[in-house]
Amino acid sequence: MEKLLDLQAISKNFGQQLVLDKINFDLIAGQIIGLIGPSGAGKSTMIKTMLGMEKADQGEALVLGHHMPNRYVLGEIGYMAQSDALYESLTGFENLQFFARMKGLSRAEIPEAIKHVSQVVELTEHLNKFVSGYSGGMKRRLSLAIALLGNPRLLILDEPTVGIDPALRRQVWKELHQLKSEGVGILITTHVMDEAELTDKVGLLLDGKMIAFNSPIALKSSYGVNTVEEVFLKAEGELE
Ligand SMILES: Nc1ncnc2c1ncn2[C@@H]1O[C@H](COP(=O)(O)OP(=O)(O)OP(=O)(O)O)[C@@H](O)[C@H]1O
Repeated sequence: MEKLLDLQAISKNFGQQLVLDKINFDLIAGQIIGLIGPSGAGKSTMIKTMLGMEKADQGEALVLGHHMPNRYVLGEIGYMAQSDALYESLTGFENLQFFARMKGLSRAEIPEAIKHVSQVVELTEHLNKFVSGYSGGMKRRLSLAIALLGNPRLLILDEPTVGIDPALRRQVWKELHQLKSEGVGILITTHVMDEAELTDKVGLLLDGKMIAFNSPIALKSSYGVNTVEEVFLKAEGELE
């Protein structure tokens, strides 16, 4: 099975602080992996390092078999950062159009692609409003819609469901599972433990160490608990 993401013994320091400590991680096509861990554990740094936005001090990270940054790979993945990078003075539609062109979608493909991703995040009615007038949750939804544009093989989503209400969150997960069934690989960070239950595998990051990396069922059984939330709490408690 092709590894869409392959991290081998990645370490990263910020000054004296060791933020990632020999992280091993991989993700294959059709797999959804959740990355969980307390605030400051290193989740965003891990993502930025694999994407080449931060430089690893040690180890190797491959995305679709390439070192990042790589232009070809950027066209094949959908990345949603933790903070929204949107054009506030443009409408939602214009943002989607801009990023669709950036991703190389043809003029003919763009309207249908925008229609689809807008429906997934329920923004269709708000597409003609300026993003400056969007709520925080609407901006998250627009960022997610942008990440979904262009049929990416790999989605990397950093807290995509923050500020999204439960009904829409459910719809987003339905879409993620649909994409999974089409062979898309998905890495998602979340603070919502119910979401972690919906993944194939969970990576538990604590103080820059991947202290567990397994299916929700296997994790719950090895920690002797009933929910991923309890795994998280127990793991945190044990190491304190
Ligand atoms: N550019 C930077 N310079 C210095 N320190 C940084 C930088 N980016 C992150 N850090 C530090 O690295 C650690 C990990 O941060 P990171 O953002 O990866 O955590 P996280 O797990 O994503 O947290 P959260 O769940 O709150 O988003 C934190 O202690 C943070 O202060």
